Amino acid sequence: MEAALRSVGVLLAGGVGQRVGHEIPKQLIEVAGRTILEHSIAVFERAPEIDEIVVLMTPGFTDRVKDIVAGGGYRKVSQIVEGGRSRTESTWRALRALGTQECDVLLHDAVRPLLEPRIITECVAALRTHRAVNVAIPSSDTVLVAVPGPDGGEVIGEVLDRSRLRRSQTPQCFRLSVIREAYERALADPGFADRPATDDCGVVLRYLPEVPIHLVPGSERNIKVTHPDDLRIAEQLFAIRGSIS
Ligand SMILES: Nc1ccn([C@@H]2O[C@H](COP(=O)(O)OP(=O)(O)OP(=O)(O)O)[C@@H](O)[C@H]2O)c(=O)n1
Ligand SMILES: C[C@](O)(CO)[C@H](O)COP(=O)(O)O
Repeated sequence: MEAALRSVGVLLAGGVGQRVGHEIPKQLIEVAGRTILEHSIAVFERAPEIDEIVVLMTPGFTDRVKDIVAGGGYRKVSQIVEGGRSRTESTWRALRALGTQECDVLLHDAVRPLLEPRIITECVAALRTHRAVNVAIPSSDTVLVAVPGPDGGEVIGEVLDRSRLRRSQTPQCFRLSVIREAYERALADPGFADRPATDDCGVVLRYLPEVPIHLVPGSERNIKVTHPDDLRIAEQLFAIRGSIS
């Protein structure tokens, strides 16, 4: 087992929230009395395993983050950086902002405000023995592959073996040198832009396939606020959590 490195939580909040469709980025919408972003900052701030937090924010909204950080007294936030045009661009900007000194990086969707402290604990512990770690939960639905049908619609092409399927969540966690190397290879590949990755583990799997990505159990409650209904679901999940704690 390797000695513990500095652990940095990176909150990816550089998106615009087109699918939620509000005038402001969805991470600035209030749920259960705080912005979604502040809930996520607070989880990492309170985690004893986390030494530092870096926030990637939608261009034009970094002052809002400064206000949230000052108002909440979040002392671990060391940098607020403008995000890029895609999630992967925001990750790359975060990696550049971190420099080259080795550390452990936990890349988290800021729009997963219900992250449980247990998951951070298990991810940081797993990084003692693994260089790449993801958080995932089993699929309770049967998952199929849709293909174009004969009449213009879609038909089922394949039903996948559910026992092997997992739904990927965040944080996705890496030794800094590993995720940096994967991104350097991706950015040197002209094909990366045509087939962008939807998460950071996808970049490591594609460009550093020799690095195993260890899985830590996620949680059904660690939802990603993606569509308008998710705002109401998140509100209710916070209420349930409040009523049992
Ligand atoms: N350029 C981007 C795009 C996304 N993200 C972040 O990645 C996480 C997951 O992305 P998603 O849910 O797709 O957020 P948006 O891109 O904002 O949503 P949409 O696709 O509906 O616009 C979010 O916390 C989002 O802020 C980011 O940091 N930089
Ligand atoms: C990273 C992620 O949350 C894992 O499930 C997901 O891939 C992000 O997708 P999005 O389309 O950027 O929301």
